[in-house]
Amino acid sequence: MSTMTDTPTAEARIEVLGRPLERGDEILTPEALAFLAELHRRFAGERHERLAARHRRQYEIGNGRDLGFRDDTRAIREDPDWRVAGAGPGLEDRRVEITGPTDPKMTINALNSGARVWLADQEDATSPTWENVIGGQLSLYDAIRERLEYTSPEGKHYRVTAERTPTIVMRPRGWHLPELHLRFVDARGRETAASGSLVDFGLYAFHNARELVERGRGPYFYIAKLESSEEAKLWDDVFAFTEDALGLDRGTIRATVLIETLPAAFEMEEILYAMRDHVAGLNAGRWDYIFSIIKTLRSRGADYVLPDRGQVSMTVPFMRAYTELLVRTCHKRGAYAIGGMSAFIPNRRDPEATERAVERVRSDKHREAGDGFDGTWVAHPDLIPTARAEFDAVLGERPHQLDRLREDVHVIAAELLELRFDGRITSAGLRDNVSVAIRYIEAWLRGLGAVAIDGLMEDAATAEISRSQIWQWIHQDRTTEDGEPITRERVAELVEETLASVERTQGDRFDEAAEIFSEVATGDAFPDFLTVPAYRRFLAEI
Ligand SMILES: CC(=O)SCCNC(=O)CCNC(=O)[C@H](O)C(C)(C)COP(=O)(O)OP(=O)(O)OC[C@H]1O[C@@H](n2cnc3c(N)ncnc32)[C@H](O)[C@@H]1OP(=O)(O)O
Ligand SMILES: O=CC(=O)O
Ligand SMILES: [Mg+2]
Repeated sequence: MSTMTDTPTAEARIEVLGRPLERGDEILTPEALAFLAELHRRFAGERHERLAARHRRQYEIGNGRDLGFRDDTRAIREDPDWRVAGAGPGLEDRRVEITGPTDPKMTINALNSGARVWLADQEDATSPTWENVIGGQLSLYDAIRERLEYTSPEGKHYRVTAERTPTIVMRPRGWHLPELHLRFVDARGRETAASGSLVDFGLYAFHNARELVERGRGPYFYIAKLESSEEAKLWDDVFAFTEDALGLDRGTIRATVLIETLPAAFEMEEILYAMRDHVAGLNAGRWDYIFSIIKTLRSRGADYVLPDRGQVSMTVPFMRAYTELLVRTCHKRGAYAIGGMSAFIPNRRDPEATERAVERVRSDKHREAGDGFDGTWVAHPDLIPTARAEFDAVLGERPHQLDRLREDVHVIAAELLELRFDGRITSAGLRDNVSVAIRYIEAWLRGLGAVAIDGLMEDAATAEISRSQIWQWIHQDRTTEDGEPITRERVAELVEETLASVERTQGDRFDEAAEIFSEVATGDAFPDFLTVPAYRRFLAEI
């Protein structure tokens, strides 16, 4: 039934609520905002439907439904004939990809790093402050036009000097995050928060897609935290609309999809199919995958409780089944299989720690290259030679190993879901989870989305593992192997211990971090993502 408020009053639009930022008007131009409004008009409704579908599925899983390969899409899996678009220009050789946030210094360092690809991250490695969202777009805008320069507070000047810079693959936020500094108003005057995904993607594509094509590369994206092939189809529709709207040939946009949720592991082939005209490959996003396992199966009883985070390695059977299936699925369809991130990072001030980190990374990359991956991620420039050497040893001059079909791999659903292995929950693991999560959230609230903590790279995905383990251990009445019951009260003591052990400085955010941590790790309900309440409460000031 039509009412007054249903009556179209104006064109749909995006309103800017965030404060004006230096050079922000170069990104938030009237034309770019109109493009974002059109993206929201066409796709925001389907985004909400997809997020609701996630909740429906989680409700069913919580009530005992088992995940499995889908019956209704069997024909896609059994059709031997279809292939994906594959590499676009500049993506042919992806043996080493460096990842990192998009502030000017990291952008320049990544472009000078010698990696083949730079994952320009507005997602796990970026805290979505308004400054980071718009500042990241500005860094990319300038970098693509070869005019990005930066002087640090210490006076060190940065500019891109590499002869061959990595191909940029930008990673927008996942479907779950709103962008509260922008508001979508539809033609009937109804207001909703903008989508972080559509904002990050839309601004980058609008400003840079044609420029990138003219420079011989293209608008390339990593797509994060997908949970189904329907979500992949939504992205594919966004790509096709964008190509038409910006006058690009169909198929110019290329996506590499992270398989980093448990539900998506059962739909790898369907995801490739849904995006077949745009997809270049899949990536094994191990940290979010572990988080998703805990999240998805958190209430399913003792057999689904993981031990200490540090013991869930890539060689435990269910992680191995996931990566083997990923390589097999990709190569069957002509898609690149890209490996993940070892979290061990070097320390230029500590050669022994560096040596240990390099050894861990070496063995991780050795396994990936041997398994058939076509490339991999590193967190730090000093790890590039190690990763490159492992892939060079297997690939030689070839840009990939798509011909390694891995027909020896046969993964059944039970192998992805069998979580039992010889691991333990320890008091040290419990304490580390509390300490790392609080220290990470504190940095995130100050605008840092990736930090080094105790020799490991921590970002949104690794912090999610720490807090969701604690939630699960409390709710499943676990006791550490040394006899310590894991209760809310014990975790509250560890929060206090952490706050007493960190160096407090004027303006730090530890109190807010402890507050968010306690809510997302010890509350009755399990928030789907810690970043959602943290963002709404602390980063969305207008
Ligand atoms: C689960 C996932 O999604 S993984 C992907 C998301 N996570 C990431 O991308 C994390 C990427 N890595 C990083 O952000 C960083 O390496 C950190 C935060 C872990 C450590 O950074 P730092 O503490 O600055 O390390 P460190 O002091 O050793 O850095 C040495 C130099 O290398 C640079 N550097 C370090 N990592 C990177 C990187 N990933 N990209 C570009 N430059 C980098 C630093 O800027 C620094 O440069 P400078 O000498 O000009 O100051
Ligand atoms: O995004 C990568 C992951 O491991 O999570
Ligand atoms: Mg991730």
